[in-house]
Amino acid sequence: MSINWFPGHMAKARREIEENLKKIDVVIEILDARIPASSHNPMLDEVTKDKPRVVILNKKDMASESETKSWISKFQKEGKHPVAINGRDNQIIRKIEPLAVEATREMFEKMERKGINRRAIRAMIIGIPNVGKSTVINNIAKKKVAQTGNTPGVTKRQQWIKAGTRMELLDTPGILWPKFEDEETGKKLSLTGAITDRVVPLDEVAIYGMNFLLEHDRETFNGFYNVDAGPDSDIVEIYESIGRSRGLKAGGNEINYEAVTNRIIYDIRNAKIGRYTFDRTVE
Ligand SMILES: Nc1nc2c(ncn2[C@@H]2O[C@H](COP(=O)(O)OP(=O)(O)OP(=O)(O)O)[C@@H](O)[C@H]2O)c(=O)[nH]1
Repeated sequence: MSINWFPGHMAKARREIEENLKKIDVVIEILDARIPASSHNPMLDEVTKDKPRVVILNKKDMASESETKSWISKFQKEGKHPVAINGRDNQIIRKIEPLAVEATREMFEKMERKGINRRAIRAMIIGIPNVGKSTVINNIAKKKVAQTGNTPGVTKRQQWIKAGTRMELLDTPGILWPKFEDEETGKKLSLTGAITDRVVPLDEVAIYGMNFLLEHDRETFNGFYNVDAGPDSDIVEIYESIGRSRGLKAGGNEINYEAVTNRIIYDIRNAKIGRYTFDRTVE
């Protein structure tokens, strides 16, 4: 389900997150491991201020392993308690809980010094659409609780889910809007499926993805589509080669360019060609 993020929606989503922040000790921000920068909305830093943070790089199975390592060490240096996971894996709570304990240690120690009894760590999952918030919540709860495609503004009675041995998790995630800081960010958000509507023209998204692959992993790209694209190849020529090799014809011998665009986006979005990270730690 797509959400059109108008200023009113954004303000409401922000208010809902601010309201929930009062109930929790730690924010668990979910990012897409393929775009750790582009899937972060800086508004979160503004509203959470010094609240401890665990950062989940989800969909690690679709991202470059070496890039994920670089992102983890960058976030560690920033004191953000990161972990890379596949939200569908078993026992992800065993990876997340120790980080929440670590992130809130100082706060609980302070409370204990004041004579306040230790209680469960309260956490909430926050992220932009499609990063895997519901998958992670359902996986931790071992049942379906969070509706996929939750719409901000739809009030729902919230419940705490027991998460591991020391944590409680709100069953509804905080939904942030995808932030289009620039055109390239928009293309990356579209390429990974964070936005599926045609906010950014799809042919631009496909060409962006294709150029990224040709620059970083040309041989794999050529092998996958059975084409021979070189540094000087013309985009139309590559499109036509892919159209021919995949049989994407419009009728007669004409190439169906739209079908080629859709195919490239589908293949990249679903990591059919390979595992890629589109945001680099050092640009
Ligand atoms: N390959 C892979 N797919 C995942 C992973 N986590 C979630 N997904 C898939 O990504 C898609 C989006 O996951 P959701 O859990 O619906 O994401 P969400 O953040 O709740 O999305 P919204 O409801 O739109 O806000 C689903 O098709 C999931 O099955 C992962 O770690 N790896």
